[in-house]
Amino acid sequence: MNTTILEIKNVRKSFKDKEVLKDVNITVKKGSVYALLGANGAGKSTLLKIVTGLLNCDNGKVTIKNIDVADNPVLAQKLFSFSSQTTTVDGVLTGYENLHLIAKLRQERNPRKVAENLLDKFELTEAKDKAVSTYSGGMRRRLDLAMSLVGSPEIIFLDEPTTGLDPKSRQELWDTIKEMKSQGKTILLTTQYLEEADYLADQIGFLREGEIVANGTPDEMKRLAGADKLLLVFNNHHNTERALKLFEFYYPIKRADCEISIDLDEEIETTLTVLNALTTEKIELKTFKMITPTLDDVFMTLTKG
Ligand SMILES: Nc1ncnc2c1ncn2[C@@H]1O[C@H](COP(=O)(O)OP(=O)(O)OP(=O)(O)O)[C@@H](O)[C@H]1O
Repeated sequence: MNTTILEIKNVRKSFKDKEVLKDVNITVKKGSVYALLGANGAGKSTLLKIVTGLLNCDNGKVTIKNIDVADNPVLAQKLFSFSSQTTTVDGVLTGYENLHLIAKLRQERNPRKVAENLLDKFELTEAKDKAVSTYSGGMRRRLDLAMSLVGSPEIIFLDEPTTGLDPKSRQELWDTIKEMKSQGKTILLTTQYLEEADYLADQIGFLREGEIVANGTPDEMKRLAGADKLLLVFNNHHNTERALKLFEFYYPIKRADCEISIDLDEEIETTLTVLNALTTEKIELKTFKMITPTLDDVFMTLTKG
């Protein structure tokens, strides 16, 4: 897993005078899962379009197995598949017909067998003769993933593969992605969910306003987001402001109008100290709870500087 399969070097892209990607550098190792994490509009899809040769960058280059994607698009395209946000499956055709068609287009020697095998692998055999328009969101996404495996690409690009899926379908898709990895595939996916990146990725790159502001393993990213937090909810602004001042020492974060959070490095001790201090100072609390870091917390940590 130490060979580099994908290298994104100094990539910049602007649309008119809006700079969407600012000197992005990413290295992906063969056989690993890389998650590009970022909020709406961070530049994830733009980067994927550049990486897959659908869009030219203004500066920098992308190589897959040392093949320059912009210079040798045909050669590079043989090495990857790209599953974009809008599923590429045809709703009028059945699951089998979709896969068979793609297998024929990608000049598989035995398209029928390829389609049957993939339907089996992605647990779609029962529904194979039904029109895809009758499939659930999760089934469509699974079919989409199955299609991305036709032609045995070495690297698979997935743009927000689980956005819009219910928790059960999301878990199923995660399992499928893990299985693809266990079979030696390299996967680069984009996501807005910290939880998804945590579960699937070996490496995470945090893209904010077109810049990779942090990257590392999921554990490294979580450490960056801080420990679990204590969320304090107050009845009014006055009490919120008093608490902010009282707990200055803990660097509290104001999360909403009457809500603040405090990092819990020494979980029980800090919680008791904070609650005792609120009682002593007669600052009335509406409620409190423990929360684990979210994507928002990573953002806040990163923007705190
Ligand atoms: N063709 C285009 N012309 C002008 N601006 C564009 C174009 N494509 C994207 N943008 C802008 O670039 C920025 C990044 O968009 P992009 O779709 O890459 O973000 P994203 O991280 O994929 O977001 P999302 O999760 O919403 O898909 C946005 O501000 C978007 O409006």
